[in-house]
Order: sequence, then C-alpha cells, then structure tokens
Amino acid sequence: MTTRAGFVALIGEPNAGKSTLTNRMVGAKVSIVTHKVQTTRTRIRGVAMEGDAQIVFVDTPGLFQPRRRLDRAMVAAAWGSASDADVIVLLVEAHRGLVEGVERILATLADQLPRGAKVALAINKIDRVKAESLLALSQALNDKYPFAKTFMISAERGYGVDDLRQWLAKEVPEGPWLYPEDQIADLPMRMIAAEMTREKLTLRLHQELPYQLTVETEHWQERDDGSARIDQVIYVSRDGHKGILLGHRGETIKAISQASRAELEEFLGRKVHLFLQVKVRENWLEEAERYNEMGLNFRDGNA
Ligand SMILES: Nc1nc2c(ncn2[C@@H]2O[C@H](COP(=O)(O)OP(=O)(O)OP(=O)(O)O)[C@@H](O)[C@H]2O)c(=O)[nH]1
Repeated sequence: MTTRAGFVALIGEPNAGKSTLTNRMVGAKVSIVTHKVQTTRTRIRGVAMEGDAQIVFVDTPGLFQPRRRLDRAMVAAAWGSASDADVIVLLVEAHRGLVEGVERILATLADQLPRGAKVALAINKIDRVKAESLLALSQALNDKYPFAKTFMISAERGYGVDDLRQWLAKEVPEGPWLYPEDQIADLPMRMIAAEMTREKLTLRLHQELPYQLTVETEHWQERDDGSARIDQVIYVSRDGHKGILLGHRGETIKAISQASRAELEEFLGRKVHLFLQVKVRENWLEEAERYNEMGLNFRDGNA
C-alpha cells in the first residue's frame, strides 16, 4: 500500500473557523482535537485519515499577530512551520470578505512564502451569505494571491468539507504515516490533558506568557479506586516567569490547577488528582528531543 502523509497548516484571522473545520475534517475517526494541542513550534489541531493518506492539521500561533513579548525567533519559527507545511489553507470568512486583516495575511503570504508553496483558499461560512456574492469574493482574493485551488465551504454545516479533505489527501506527499495508526487513539490523552492546563494558563495570564511556556504530562497513574493521578510540569523559559505563575502564596497556580482538574474530571468522567510543578527550562524552543516526547517527529518520517 502506498501511504501518504503530510502537514496542513490552517491559517486565517481569529474566528475564521479553524477549529470548527478541523473538527469536521477529523470527524469521529481520529480525534485529538477536543482541545488544541501544543507542541513547541506548532499546535497540532488534529489528525485526519482519508483513504491511505494521513493529514496532520497544524496551526501557527503568533504568525499574524505578533505580541509584544514575541521575539523574532518565535515569529521566524512560526513562519518556518507554515512554510514547512506541505499545504497551507487560508480560511476567509465569506460574510466579512476582503477585510484589512485578510489583506495583511495575503501580503505576508506573497512576501514570505517560497515560490511554489501550495496554498489553497477556503471561503468559509458560506451559509451566511447569498451565493451570488461568492464569485466576486473568490475573484478578488485570487487576484491578490495565486491560490492553487479555491473551496467554498461551511465548516459548521459540513458543506464542501469532504471535497477539501479529499483534495488535501492527494496533495500531501507519498511517505509513511507520521502517527502509527494504533497510536493515534491513545497518544492524545496526555497531550489533551496538558493542553487543558495550558488553556487555563492562557485564560489566567491574559495571553501574556503562554507562547513562552509549555506543559507536559509526565506521569499518569490509574488508581485502584478508579481515580487518576496526573503529574504535569509547566516549563517556563525564564526564572521571572515562575513567580508570576505561582502568584502570591501560590494562589495563581492553585486556581489554574483547580480549573484544569475540574475540566479533566468532566472529560474523563472520574476523579482526578492533578499535581502541577513549575520548572525553568531555557531554550526549550530549540530542544529537538521535545518533538519526540510529544509523539511527533518532524520531517524524519519514522514516528
Ligand atoms: N455560520 C457559520 N459559523 C461558523 C462556521 N464555521 C465556524 N463558525 C463559527 O465561527 C466561530 C469561530 O469558529 P472557530 O472554529 O472557533 O474559529 P477559529 O478560527 O478556530 O478561532 P481561533 O482559533 O480562536 O482563531 C464559532 O462560533 C463557529 O461556530 C460556518 O461555516 N458557518
């Protein structure tokens, strides 16, 4: 059997429908997308199977809205992962059209991506507009950037999504699957748990720190009484961040822990004992072995 596998980067303005689309694409078959899963460089949104092809959906945090604290290396890394992707899909909201944010993305694409990069356009939320307006929008967008293909979709209702997935399956290169099929099912639980904590950190810290920290689930123990003990480490890149995370008398980390535990319990349907630890790890961004720990081997094809 000839297998195919590759990365598809979903880009677009906030709210364009990236999560909704991933959920649709991934469907019931393979779902690691309950929460966005973070790796050091990219977030894996989900893995979809289509015939013999495995499509790994990623996104690129910080790409189009560099935050104050975001350093150059991070932006470069974000672009790296977009242009590393085998295919890029730009999501544009049909009812908003060619707004300034979209213009900016198109200009950046033209400017930064290597020639020949495969970029598809997906005009999303077509359920919100009259069909007549779509042709003009598609034309206007294609005038600005030479998209490889244009899809009209409604991620929410599922229109056009199968076509897009089938096209992507043909566009990713031949090669071994990035996730062994039998691992897809259980790999995600630890990652999902880590992402839940990361989400709470984001909420609590007002999006200030999160791009500079990572959460890992180190131990997961099933207990006889039916509960689970989960140990996680939050890695920060600077000593100063540790204090912010812990908060006065540890209040911040405690609140985060409680919120994450509550969500984990709901998700797992049983009692959870969650233990969080904060550690400083400089340059975690560069640490290649982290990819492996996250269950992902970038580019070497033997995950
Ligand atoms: N009407 C309509 N609404 C949609 C469609 N797709 C997504 N939405 C809605 O748009 C909103 C944003 O969707 P998300 O999937 O969260 O968008 P996102 O791009 O992942 O957002 P961020 O990751 O936060 O940038 C949600 O309320 C969705 O229900 C669609 O096809 N039609």
